[in-house]
Amino acid sequence: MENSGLGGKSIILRLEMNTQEIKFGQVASAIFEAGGDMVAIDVIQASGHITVRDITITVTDSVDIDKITKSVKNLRGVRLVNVSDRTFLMHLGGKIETQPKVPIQNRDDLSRVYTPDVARVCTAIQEDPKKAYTLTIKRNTVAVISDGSAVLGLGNVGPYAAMPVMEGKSMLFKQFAGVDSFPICLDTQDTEEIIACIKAIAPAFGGINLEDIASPRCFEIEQRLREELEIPVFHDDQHGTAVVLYAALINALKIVGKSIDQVKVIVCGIGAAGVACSKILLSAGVKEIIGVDREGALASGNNYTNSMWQWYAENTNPHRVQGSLREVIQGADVFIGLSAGGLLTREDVLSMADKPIVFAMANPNPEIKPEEVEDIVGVIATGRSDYPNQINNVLCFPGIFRAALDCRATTINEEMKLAAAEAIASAVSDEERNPSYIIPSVFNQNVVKAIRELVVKAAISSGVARRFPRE
Ligand SMILES: NC(=O)C1=CN([C@@H]2O[C@H](COP(=O)(O)OP(=O)(O)OC[C@H]3O[C@@H](n4cnc5c(N)ncnc54)[C@H](O)[C@@H]3O)[C@@H](O)[C@H]2O)C=CC1
Ligand SMILES: CC(=O)C(=O)O
Ligand SMILES: [Mg+2]
Repeated sequence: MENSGLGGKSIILRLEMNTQEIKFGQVASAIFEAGGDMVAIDVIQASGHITVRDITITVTDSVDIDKITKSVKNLRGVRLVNVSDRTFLMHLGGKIETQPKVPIQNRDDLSRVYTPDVARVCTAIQEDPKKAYTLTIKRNTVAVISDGSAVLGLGNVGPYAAMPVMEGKSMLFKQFAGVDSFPICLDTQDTEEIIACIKAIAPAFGGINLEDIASPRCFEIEQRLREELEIPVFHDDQHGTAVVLYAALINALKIVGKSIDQVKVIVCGIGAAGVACSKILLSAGVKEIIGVDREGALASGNNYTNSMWQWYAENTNPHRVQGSLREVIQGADVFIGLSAGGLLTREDVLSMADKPIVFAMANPNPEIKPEEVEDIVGVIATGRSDYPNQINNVLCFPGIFRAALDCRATTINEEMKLAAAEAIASAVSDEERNPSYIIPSVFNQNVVKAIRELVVKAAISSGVARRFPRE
C-alpha cells in the first residue's frame, strides 16, 4: 500500500519551452527520473517556437521537490517560470463565501430584505423567539468554533493558523449534509472567556461544533455550554471521533473474529479524542482499556493534576499496569492512537496479540504509517484521506448535525451518538467488509442519510427533539 499522494504534495511547474531546442518528452523524462509523477499537462500559451505549459506533478513524502525543479532548470531550452503548490492555490482568499438566497434587483426587493420591511420580521421574532428558527439562518446553521489550541496534531498554533481547518470543516458540513456554518476562531484560550463568547453569539446558530480545543479545558467548556445553552453543543474531536472509531471497531473485530468484551485495548494520547473514544468503548463493553500519555500508562494509585486523567485512571486499567507504551502494548489486541505522529514502531506491533487492530489516527501524521506494518496486522486504519480505512470525524459531524437541526434537538445525547455509530458501521455490508474496507467512504451518499434517519429516531425516542421532521 502506498500513499497515493492525493492528500500529499501536488505541485504545478509552469515551464516556458523553446521547441527548437527541446522536445516535451525530454522534459517528461527528466521529471520522471527525479521521482515526479506527472498527472496533468495544460498548454497555457503556444506561439511560434515558444510554448508555456503547466505540468501537474504529485510527489510522495520521500521525493525531493528541489531535485525535480533543479533537473528541469538544467535542461537547455526550458525556463522554469513558476512553481506553485496546489494545496496553497486552493486556499487563496479562503475556501468559503456567503451567497444570498434571493437576488436584490430593485428598490422593492431592497426594502423587503432590508429596511423598512425587515423590521416587521424583527418584531415577529421579538414577539415569538421560536420564529428565529423559521425566519433566520438559525434553522440550518452551525458555528464551528476553535481557540486554535489543539489543531489537528499540530498543537497550539493559535486562532489565525486554525482558520484553514475550520473553513475546511465548514465546507464539509455544506458539501456532505447541506448544513451552513461559520468558521470562528477566538483570540482567547481562557475557559471563561470562551464560554462567554460562545454564549453571546449563540442566538444566530442552531448548533455549536467545538473543534480543536485542547484538553482538559475542552471538557469544562463543552459541559458548561451544554448546561447553559438550549442548542446542541458537540465537541467534534471528542464525540465525532468516538462515534466513527466505535463504528470502525465493530467492523474490524468482525474481520479478526474477536469479541468486544474480550479485547485488550491501548489508547495512546489521553486528550479530548482519547478520553471520548475510551468512554464510548467502556459503554460498548470493553473491559480492559489502558490509556497511555507522555508519562506512560495511567493507573489508579497515581496522582494526576489533570482531573480527567484521575477519572480515567480510576475507571480503566483494571490490573493497574504501569509502564511505557512499548511495555504495555505487549499482548494487546487493539491500538488506538490519538496522540502524535510516529510514536508506534513495527516492533511494538509485533509484540501485540495475533491479528492486531491498529488505528493510528493522529493527523496529519499517523502514529505509524500503514506501509510499515500492513503485512503483520489484522486491520490498519488512519485518520487520513489518502489511505484506505479513513477513521475521521468527518464521517459523523455532518450527518449528526443534519439530524439534530432537522428535529431541532436541544442536545446531542448518548443515544444519538450510538445511533450514528450504528448507521456508519452498517453502511459497510457483510459482503463488502474486508481488511481495507471497514468503514464507508465519506463520499458514500448513503452515510449521511442513514445517520440522519437513525439519529432523528434516537432524538425523538430519548425526548430531546422539538420537531418531528417529515421525511
Ligand atoms: N482521525 C480523527 O478523526 C481525529 C484525529 N485526531 C488526532 O488525534 C490527536 C489528538 O487530538 P486531540 O485529542 O484533539 O488533542 P489533545 O491535545 O486534546 O490530546 C492529545 C494528547 O496526546 C498526548 N500526547 C502528545 N504527544 C504524545 C506522546 N509523544 N506520547 C504520548 N502521548 C502524547 C498529549 O499529552 C495529549 O494528552 C491529533 O493528532 C488529532 O489530529 C483528533 C480528533 C479526530
Ligand atoms: C480530524 C480532526 O478533527 C482532527 O484531526 O483534529
Ligand atoms: Mg479536530
